Amino acid sequence: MAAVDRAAGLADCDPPLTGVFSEQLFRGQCALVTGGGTGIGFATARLLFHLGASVMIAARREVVLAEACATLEAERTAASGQIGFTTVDIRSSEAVSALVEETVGRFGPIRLLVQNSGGQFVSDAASMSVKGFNSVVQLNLVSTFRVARAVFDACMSDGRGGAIVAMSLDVDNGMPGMAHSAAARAGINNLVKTLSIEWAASGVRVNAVAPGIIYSESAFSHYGDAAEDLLSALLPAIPAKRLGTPEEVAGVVAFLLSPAASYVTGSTVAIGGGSHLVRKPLLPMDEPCASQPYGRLPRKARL
Ligand SMILES: CCCCC/C=C/C(=O)SCCNC(=O)CCNC(=O)[C@H](O)C(C)(C)COP(=O)(O)OP(=O)(O)OC[C@H]1O[C@@H](n2cnc3c(N)ncnc32)[C@H](O)[C@@H]1OP(=O)(O)O
Ligand SMILES: NC(=O)C1=CN([C@@H]2O[C@H](COP(=O)(O)OP(=O)(O)OC[C@H]3O[C@@H](n4cnc5c(N)ncnc54)[C@H](OP(=O)(O)O)[C@@H]3O)[C@@H](O)[C@H]2O)C=CC1
Repeated sequence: MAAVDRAAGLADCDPPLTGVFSEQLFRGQCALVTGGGTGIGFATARLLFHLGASVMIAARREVVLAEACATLEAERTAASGQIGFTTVDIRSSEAVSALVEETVGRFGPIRLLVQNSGGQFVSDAASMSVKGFNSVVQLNLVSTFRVARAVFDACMSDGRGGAIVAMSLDVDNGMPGMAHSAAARAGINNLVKTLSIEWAASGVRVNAVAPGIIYSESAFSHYGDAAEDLLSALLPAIPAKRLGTPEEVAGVVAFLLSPAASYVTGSTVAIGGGSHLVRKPLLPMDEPCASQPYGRLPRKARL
C-alpha cells in the first residue's frame, strides 16, 4: 500500500511533465555523442544542440567532425546550446580518458552520453576470421563498456547522476552476415540491464536503442554495391515497407535521455518500423556458403 501511495503522489509532481519537451529541455547540460559527425550520431547531436545542450561530438575523422560543427553553428538559434568536437578512437582507453577530460574541461560534467560509434563488416561466419570477429566485438561491445566506465567514473558517479544511451541492432533473431556485430550488440542489450541496476543508486539511467535499417549516406557508403542487394532482400520484410531516418532514431534517443523517461532504465527500444517482429534475411543464407555473394567485401570498403 505504501508503494501505491508513493506512486500516486508522483502524479502531482512539480513541475508537470508537460513542460519537458520545450526547446530548453537540455539547457546547459553537457552531452557527449560518440560518432556524432555523421548519420544517426549527427542527427542526435543536432537535436540535443537545438534543445539547449552543450554537445561534444567525437570520432576518428577530424575533417568530418569539423564540418558537422560548422553545419550546426550555421543553424544556431536562440535556444541552441554549444557545440564542440574532438578526435577519438574509442578502442583506446588513453584516448577515451583524454576525451572525457577535454569534454568536462570545456562543458562541465557529462550528464548525457550517447554511445553511437560503431560498425562492422558484412561476412558470413564461415568466412570470418577470429581476428575480424574480435575487432568488431572490441569496437561495439568492449568500447561501449570502456566509454561508459570512463564517463561514470569521471562524472556520473558524483551523486548528480546522468543518462546513457548505447547503440544496439535488431538482433533478436540472430543476424546472418553479421554474427560478430549481432553477438556484440546482444552483449550491449544485457550490459545496459546490469549497469542500470548497479548505477541506479547514483541516479544513472542506462538504456539502448536497436535501430532496424536506417538510411544515411555515411552508413551505406561502407557497404558499396552490396547495399543495393542487401536492401532488395530486406525491404519486403520490413512491416513499415521503408527504411528509417537518422532523425527517427535521434528522437527516441532524446526521449530516453530526457526526464520524460525518468522511470525507464535497463531497456532496449526497437526502432525499425516493426522489423524486429518478423524473420528477415540479411544475406541469402539458404544458399551454400561457397556461393555467398557477400562473403567478404572488397578492401576498399574498409576504413
Ligand atoms: C545495408 C545494410 C545495413 C545493415 C545495418 C547496419 C548498419 C551499420 O552499422 S552502419 C555503420 C557502418 N559503419 C561502419 O561499419 C564503420 C566502422 N567499421 C570499422 O571501423 C571497421 O570496418 C571494422 C571495425 C570492422 C574493422 O576495423 P579494425 O579493427 O581497424 O580492423 P582491421 O581493418 O584492422 O581488420 C581486422 C580484421 O578484421 C577483419 N576484417 C576487417 N574488414 C573486413 C572486411 N571488409 N571483410 C572481411 N574481414 C574484414 C579481418 O580479419 C581483419 O584482419 P586482417 O585480414 O588480418 O587485416
Ligand atoms: N544505419 C543503420 O542501419 C544502423 C546503424 N546502427 C549503428 O548505429 C551507429 C551509427 O551508425 P550510422 O550513423 O548508421 O553510420 P555511420 O557510419 O555514419 O556512423 C558510425 C560512426 O562511428 C564512428 N566510429 C567508427 N569507429 C569508431 C572508432 N573506432 N572510434 C570512434 N568513432 C568511431 C564513425 O566516425 P569515424 O569513422 O570518423 O570514426 C561514424 O561517425 C553505429 O553504431 C551503427 O553500427 C545500428 C543499427 C542499424
